[in-house]
Amino acid sequence: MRHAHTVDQVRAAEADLMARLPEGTLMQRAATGLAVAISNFLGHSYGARVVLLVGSGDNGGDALYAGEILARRGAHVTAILLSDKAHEAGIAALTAAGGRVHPADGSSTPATAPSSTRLAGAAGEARWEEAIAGADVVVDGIVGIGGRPGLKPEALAVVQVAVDHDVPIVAVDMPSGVDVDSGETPAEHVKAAFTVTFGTHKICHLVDPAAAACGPVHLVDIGLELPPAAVSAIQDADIRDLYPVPHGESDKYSRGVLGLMAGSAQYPGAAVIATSGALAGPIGMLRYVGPDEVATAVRAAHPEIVAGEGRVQAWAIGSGLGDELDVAKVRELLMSEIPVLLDADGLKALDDSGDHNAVLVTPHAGELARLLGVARKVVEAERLKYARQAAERYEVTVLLKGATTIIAAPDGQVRVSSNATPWLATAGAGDVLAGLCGSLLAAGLSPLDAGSVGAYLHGAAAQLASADGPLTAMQVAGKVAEATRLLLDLA
Ligand SMILES: NC(=O)C1=CN([C@@H]2O[C@H](COP(=O)(O)OP(=O)(O)OC[C@H]3O[C@@H](n4cnc5c(N)ncnc54)[C@H](O)[C@@H]3O)[C@@H](O)[C@H]2O)[C@@H](O)CC1
Ligand SMILES: [K+]
Repeated sequence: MRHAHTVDQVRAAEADLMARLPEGTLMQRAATGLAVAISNFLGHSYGARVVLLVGSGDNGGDALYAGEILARRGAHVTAILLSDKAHEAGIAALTAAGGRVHPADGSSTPATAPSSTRLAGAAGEARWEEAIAGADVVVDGIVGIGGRPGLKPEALAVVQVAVDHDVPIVAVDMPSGVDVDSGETPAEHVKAAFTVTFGTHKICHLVDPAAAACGPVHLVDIGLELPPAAVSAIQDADIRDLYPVPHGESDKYSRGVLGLMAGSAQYPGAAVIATSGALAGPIGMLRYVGPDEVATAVRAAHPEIVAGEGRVQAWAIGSGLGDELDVAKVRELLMSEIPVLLDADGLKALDDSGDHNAVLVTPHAGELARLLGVARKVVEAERLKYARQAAERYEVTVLLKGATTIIAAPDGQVRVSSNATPWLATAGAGDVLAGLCGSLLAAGLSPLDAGSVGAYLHGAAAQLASADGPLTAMQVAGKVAEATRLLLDLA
C-alpha cells in the first residue's frame, strides 16, 4: 500500500522527530531529495535554468535550499518571492550559492531580507516573466501543508506565465492551492508535471481531483515515524498479499460460491456481464438466481453456472435488476450472516438501520448522491467526504467508482485504487466490477479487501484490454484472468 497521512498526523510526527535532531535537519533532508528529483527530471543540473516560486512558509524554504544545491551544481537559479516573509535563511543560502532573487520591487539584486515582495512595477514584471519563460523548470514552493485552498492573484499570475510558456512545474510537497486533507480543488491551483513530497504521502496525492494535479509523486524519506494511515492506495504487490489463491485442499465449495441476483427481461445483458466478472474472480461456483429467460441467456454464455438457489458464501445483487428487485428479500439477505454486495438497482434496498452484516456497495457518484440526498456534482467535487459519510451512515463499505475509486469502510479505513483507464467509462464495466468484487467476497475477503482488490484488478484488466484504445465490458472481463496472473506473478 502507499500510505497517506493527514496534515495533523504529519505535523505531530515532524515535531517528534525535530525534537531529537539539530535544527533544520528535516528541511535539509527535504531540500536534498527535492534537488535530486529535479536534477533527475532535467537529466542534468549544470546550465539548467530553474525558477523557484517562493511563498511565506517552509514550503518556500524547501524550494530555496533545493535551489541552493542546484546552483552549487551549476544551475542558473532564480527565486521569485511571493511574500515579504519568505524564508530568510533560505534566501541567504541561495544568494551565497550564486542564485538570484527577485523581490517584489522588481530589482534582481541579491536580497537577504526583502522588505516588500509585491510583484509590482513594469520592470520587475518583465524580469520575472522573462525568467519563467526561459526556464527549464519552475519549482512551486508557494504553499505546502500549511496552505489554504486557492492561489492569491500574484501567485496565479506567475503560475499562468509558466503555463503559457509550457514550462513544467515541479510541486514541492503538493501543487499549491489544492485542499491537502481532502483532495478537493475548490479554487485555483497549480497543475504539476510531478510532485516531490516528504515523509509520507498526503491525501491530496491519492484522491481526485487533487491527485490528477500532482502528476507522478516522488516520496523523499525524511525519517518520520507515523501512525496508521488515513488513506492507503493499493499497489501491485498488495494483490499478491490479499488475493485468495486456491491451495491443494481446495474444492469448488471451499473456494467460495457466489449467488448472483442480476438482470431482468429489460436488461438481460447485465446478468451475462456480471457473471463474466464473477467467473473471472476466485470463486469455485456461481449460482444465478433470476427470471428463467435471463437464466437461459446466462447459461448460454456461461455453461458452468448453476441456476437456482442453494448455499452461497456471498451475494452480489443489483446489476440490471430493474423491476425484478425484491426489496423484502434483499433486506432479509442483508440481515443474514452472509456478506452481500449491492450494486445499481440493488442499492435501492439499502436502509440506514445498520441492521446487517458485511455489506459492500458499489455506487457511482450519481447513485451515492441519491443515497445521501445531495446533488451529484457535490459528490464529484468532494468524493472522499461523501464516500466516508455514506460508509458511516449506512454502516457499509462504500466503493465509489471513478477515475480514482475510493473504498471507505465503516470503521474509517479508506483505500483508493487509481490504475483505471478512461476507456473504462463504458456500459457494463460496473457489472463486471460487481461480479468480480462479489466473487472476492465469496472467496472470503472482507468488504474492504474485496472492494480494493476488485477495483485494482478491474483497472489492470481494462489496461490490458484497451492498450490505449476503446474496449467493451466483456473484453475487460476477458482480461481479468491475465491481469490476475501477471499480478500474482504466476507467469
Ligand atoms: N515541518 C517540517 O518539519 C518540515 C516541513 N517541510 C516543508 O514545510 C511545509 C510546511 O511549511 P509551513 O508550515 O511553513 O506551511 P506552508 O509553507 O504551507 O506555508 C504556510 C504559510 O502560507 C500562508 N498561506 C496559507 N495559504 C495560502 C495561500 N493559499 N496562498 C498564499 N499563502 C498562503 C499562511 O499564512 C502561512 O504563513 C511542508 O509542506 C514542507 O514543504 C519540509 O521541509 C520537511 C520538514
Ligand atoms: K507547493
